[in-house]
Amino acid sequence: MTAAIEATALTKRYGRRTALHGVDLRVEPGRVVGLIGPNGAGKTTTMRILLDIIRPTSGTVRVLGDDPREAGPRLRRRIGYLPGELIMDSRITAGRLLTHYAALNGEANAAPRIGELADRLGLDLRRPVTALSKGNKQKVGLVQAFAHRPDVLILDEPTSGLDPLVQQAFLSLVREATDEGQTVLLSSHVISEIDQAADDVLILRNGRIAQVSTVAEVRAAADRDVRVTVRAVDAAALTGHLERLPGMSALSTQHAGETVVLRGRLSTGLDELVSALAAQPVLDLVVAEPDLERAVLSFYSDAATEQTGGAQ
Ligand SMILES: Nc1ncnc2c1ncn2[C@@H]1O[C@H](COP(=O)(O)OP(=O)(O)OP(=O)(O)O)[C@@H](O)[C@H]1O
Repeated sequence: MTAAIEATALTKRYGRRTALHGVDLRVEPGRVVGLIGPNGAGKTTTMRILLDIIRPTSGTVRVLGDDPREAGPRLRRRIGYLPGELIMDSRITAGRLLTHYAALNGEANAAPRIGELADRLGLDLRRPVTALSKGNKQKVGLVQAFAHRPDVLILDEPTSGLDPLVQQAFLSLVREATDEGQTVLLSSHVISEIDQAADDVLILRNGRIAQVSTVAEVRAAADRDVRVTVRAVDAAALTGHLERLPGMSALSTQHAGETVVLRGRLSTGLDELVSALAAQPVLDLVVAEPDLERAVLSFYSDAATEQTGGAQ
């Protein structure tokens, strides 16, 4: 099957700074892929190359099987793009601006769809765009990206500046888009958003792909917080067991009257914990949902260390 988005050995240099070092990526049709990574990792650069806003130093890209450098407006109409930095200083109304964009994308009768999207995101189409707040400008950008029902959506930090209710409305737009077979590549620093919206996650760090996996795989590999409550008389034996458990760290004990609460962090599966507990009288056990945020945080802190070390 032709990939919706494909990049091979993509390198981008801005003068002496290398923003992308031979990035390979592939997004299958109908998937929602979250592109995450620290500031300066190369997310916006990657997206701009896919739109042919900037050109790579070397390497190739294909969007819907076409080279964006050659396919021009024909391909551009099949892509919905939300730039990371929106510049909207026009005095015309949001409604007129959006109708204009839709016409450029080949949609002569886009008003009903624009009206529906604006309603769902809570955008007043009668106001001049220059007078809109940051969040409302972001809504204009989102309506513009979704209005022509493109085959591929490339969204650079789509929920930046949106309030939580509008963020939920955005997530439902993404779900509907994929129900209709559209492909979505979105960058975000809000990991919970990637967790809710994406099928796959692509982690960029210092211009290189650090990890490609499904969101479910990242979550399954994440540490879990564990809390076990036992009677005080049983605590010493159990503490010994848990301390020796492979993958257990940060174990602490807290005495509360007749009971003791043991807390720890588990980096492996639950089998061995369950076996260890089977031999003990346990009053309560809580195993927290694995946390995607914590699983990807190490990529951010390692990148900061590399940057401090002068990595280019
Ligand atoms: N026009 C430019 N001229 C010079 N360097 C640039 C330019 N655009 C980006 N860069 C550099 O390229 C690297 C990648 O930047 P990019 O904007 O792609 O990162 P990002 O992952 O989108 O970051 P953020 O999360 O901060 O938006 C950074 O080091 C940045 O400083």
